[in-house]
Amino acid sequence: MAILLGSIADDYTGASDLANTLTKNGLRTVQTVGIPDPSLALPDVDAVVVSLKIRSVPAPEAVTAASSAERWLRQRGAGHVLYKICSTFDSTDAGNIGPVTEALSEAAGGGIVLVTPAFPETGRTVYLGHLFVGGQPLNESPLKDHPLNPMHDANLVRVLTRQSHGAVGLIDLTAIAAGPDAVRARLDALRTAGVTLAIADAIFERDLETLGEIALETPMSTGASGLGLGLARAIVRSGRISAGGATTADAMRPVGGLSAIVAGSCSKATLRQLDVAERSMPVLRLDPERLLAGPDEIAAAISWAGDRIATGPVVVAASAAPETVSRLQSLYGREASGHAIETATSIIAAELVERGVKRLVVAGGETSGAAVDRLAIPAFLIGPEIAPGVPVLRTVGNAQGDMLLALKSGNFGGEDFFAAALAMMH
Ligand SMILES: Nc1ncnc2c1ncn2[C@@H]1O[C@H](COP(=O)(O)OP(=O)(O)O)[C@@H](O)[C@H]1O
Ligand SMILES: O=C(O)[C@@H](O)C(=O)COP(=O)(O)O
Repeated sequence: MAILLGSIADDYTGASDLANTLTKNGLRTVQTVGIPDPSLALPDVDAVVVSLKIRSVPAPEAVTAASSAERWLRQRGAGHVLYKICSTFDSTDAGNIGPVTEALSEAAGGGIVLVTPAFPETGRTVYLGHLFVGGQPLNESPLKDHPLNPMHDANLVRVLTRQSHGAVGLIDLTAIAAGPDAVRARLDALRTAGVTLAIADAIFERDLETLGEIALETPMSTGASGLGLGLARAIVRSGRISAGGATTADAMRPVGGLSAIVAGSCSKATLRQLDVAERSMPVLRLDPERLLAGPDEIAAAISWAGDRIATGPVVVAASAAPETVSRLQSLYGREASGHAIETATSIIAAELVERGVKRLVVAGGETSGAAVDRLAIPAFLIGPEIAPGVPVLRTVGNAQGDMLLALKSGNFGGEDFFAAALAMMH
């Protein structure tokens, strides 16, 4: 069956967030981890989200991986490809939103690309090109302290200009509120002015419905789950969805086994969720300096978890507050410390699975990518939503047998997220 929508996500939590949104808005969706092996049997779906781990890698590497995924999706019939980025526009002046968007656009024949990270359900809105996270401009939000890509500018036209070759313009809310024809007219004007990337404002879902309709008239777009919602609703309105195929119920057959939570996100929401989890589950706070010093801290964590896990879920967390993160980074470097901690948390996750964990929650985008890669999980079916942007996932074609996972974006979920997730995973 040809797919109606293809997507390439720049991290794995982002992929599950988008897959959740597409599912909720009427598209049967599967999430693959990279380009799947041809032998992997995927269900009949309307949309495929290819998860890549390319948010924080050098731009040429991100472009190569995304371009291969785009070719694979087009071969499967995708008429439109959404490059799924973070709703907080996580990137640096080196990329990777600009370089990947420009490469995918060129592969699709050029033209102007709609770009919007708006995701109103989680409080991400864009007005006059400025991104707000809840009530705060991006540069005043907790994203200013992100361990890998601290965000210091809320003006996305400026942010994207710094990481792109082409000219960046703005489709403002006035045009969007006036409806599709006004947006088409604005796009034509920008095109005539030589603009190739257009940041689009969006505050309400109706803005994203308009943008989804327009984006679908082009070969590709770049955005977060809000644009996914707009595209999914436009596809459903077009009447091209057939009955049958994978459902969220298919993802929910119980898997049994033990359960655990591994956290590497240092986001404000995750730090709070860990504090709350401490009231009801054993939580091990890893010592990041010891993690970087050698394997002893990993071995100690596995032994700690092994002593407790048979009687209930355990939490192992590298997460730390911004001051602690900065101190570690000044000693070891930002990328080196981030990478070493991701490796450590992924080893711990894999060892826990070896010891019988079948239900696993991972907090953090990069952290989830490293853990899922180490577990070599090929793909996921999408189950019900735990919190906006976070579904229950069921593995497809997993060598260790079926597992349930939740990959939580750092900033997503209420303060009782971990208990809420496990309560939905049986
Ligand atoms: N204590 C710590 N000090 C420094 N870096 C850390 C610490 N704990 C985790 N990290 C790193 O911070 C990064 C968090 O990114 P990520 O997992 O994507 O979380 P989020 O979803 O919150 O962005 C990862 O690279 C992780 O390894
Ligand atoms: O769009 C979003 O906010 C999320 O889907 C996402 O990509 C978050 O990234 P992480 O916080 O790094 O998981």
